[in-house]
Amino acid sequence: MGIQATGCLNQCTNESKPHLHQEVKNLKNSVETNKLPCIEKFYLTILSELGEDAEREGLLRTPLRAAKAMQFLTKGYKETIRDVLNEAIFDENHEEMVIVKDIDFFSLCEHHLVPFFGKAHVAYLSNRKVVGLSKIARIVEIYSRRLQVQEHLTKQIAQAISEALEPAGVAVVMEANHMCMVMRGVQKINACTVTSVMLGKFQDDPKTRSEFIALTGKN
Ligand SMILES: Nc1nc2c(ncn2[C@@H]2O[C@H](COP(=O)(O)OP(=O)(O)OP(=O)(O)O)[C@@H](O)[C@H]2O)c(=O)[nH]1
Ligand SMILES: [Zn+2]
Repeated sequence: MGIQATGCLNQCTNESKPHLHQEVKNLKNSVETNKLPCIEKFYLTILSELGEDAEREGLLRTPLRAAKAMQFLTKGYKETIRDVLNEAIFDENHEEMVIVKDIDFFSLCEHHLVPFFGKAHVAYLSNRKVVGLSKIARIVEIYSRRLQVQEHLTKQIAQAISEALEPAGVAVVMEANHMCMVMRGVQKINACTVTSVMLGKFQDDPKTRSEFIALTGKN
């Protein structure tokens, strides 16, 4: 039932009917609320299986809090690029590089469900279409608020911008610390992972790539 409802919601994006948008939003919220007790129940089981007394005062509301937190940390599944870019793309006589750097992001590693976080640097070479700057950060947010590996996250952001703006090129560099490598496993506190995706002129033209690297201050 939940799966059917979500499928239907994703298709329902008719912009000429704002009331429909509101109904879709309400429905999305109710789908999310309905799943909360189920996630809460699983967290209760986890606490018990860890040997905790789930009835003790400090833990009484923990399963519910944890369920809400997990829903927030994965809220990107319920958001689409279309929702975010809604009317924020405009024609501008600008065919230069636009860079938004040092965008903080927080994600969850899909292998261990623990956080990885850092900064994203995003650039595109405008081909007359430009986008509201905050929307670049919102695109980063949509994909990072899911279970991810850093390489895939970087690629998804680059592809989304490429499809939405049809620019002459897109560059995305992400640097992150993975808590699964810090708090457990190999326990390397200072290891930083850098991933990059270069599309169009950023890939084909070394001068463009160098300009991007110089402007972000990352060597
Ligand atoms: N490529 C890539 N690997 C990741 C990312 N996040 C976590 N990993 C790695 O996923 C791998 C999972 O390896 P496994 O051997 O299946 O799991 P594990 O036994 O917990 O591995 P260790 O972390 O080495 O203890 C580890 O090497 C992690 O460092 C990511 O974003 N990208
Ligand atoms: Zn991990």
